[in-house]
Amino acid sequence: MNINAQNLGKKFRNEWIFRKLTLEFHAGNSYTFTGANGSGKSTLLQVLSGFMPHTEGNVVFQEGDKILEIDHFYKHISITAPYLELIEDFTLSELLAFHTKFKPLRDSFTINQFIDFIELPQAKNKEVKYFSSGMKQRVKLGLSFLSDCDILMLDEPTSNLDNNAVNWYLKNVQEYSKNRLLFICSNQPSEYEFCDKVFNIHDFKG
Ligand SMILES: Nc1ncnc2c1ncn2[C@@H]1O[C@H](COP(=O)(O)OP(=O)(O)OP(=O)(O)O)[C@@H](O)[C@H]1O
Repeated sequence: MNINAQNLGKKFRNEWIFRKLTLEFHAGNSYTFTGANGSGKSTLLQVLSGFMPHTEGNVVFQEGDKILEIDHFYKHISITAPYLELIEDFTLSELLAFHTKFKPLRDSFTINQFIDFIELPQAKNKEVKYFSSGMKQRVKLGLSFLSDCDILMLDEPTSNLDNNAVNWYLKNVQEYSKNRLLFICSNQPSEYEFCDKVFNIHDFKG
């Protein structure tokens, strides 16, 4: 899967968040967007994913010779972001059973194997609303790493993680982004120092 952004721009009211962004993103590569708080990293990720409409330009998802309709982009993407909530009333097992109905796990991972992978076996039957913020982040990252899709979008991936969990993230993000397209939004070099390309959103202010 490749993504081409052509003259892409997003405006909220009278403010251009980014403009004239023309870039190609290729499967098997990793891309990071950096920039100050409020500069537009999350907005760009949501526009690239098709979840948020752009104001001008174009985003094209290409699989071989096939161009995908924007309404189908979501099937290929898994997003981890602070603004995306987990279903709090489910236990971890229930959440995973629900999630995998829509996005199956890759490599024939079972729900129990997933729970071992995110290192939360003691929380299997605990409701998500009682999870700490770091536990929730592990669940979100695990869903991105292990969902069977081509594109990973990680917005502030190590927020709320302790040192052990950051190391867990660093090991798995490199392992599970192989042959996929990886996007990271971050201001912490340790989160993205392995990335192939790093862009600053301030370079796309028109
Ligand atoms: N729905 C919206 N309506 C109006 N303005 C918005 C909307 N969403 C975001 N913005 C504005 O767009 C700008 C970019 O926000 P965005 O969340 O993309 O920044 P960011 O670089 O991800 O920030 P941070 O590093 O703090 O997460 C901000 O000025 C924000 O207030």
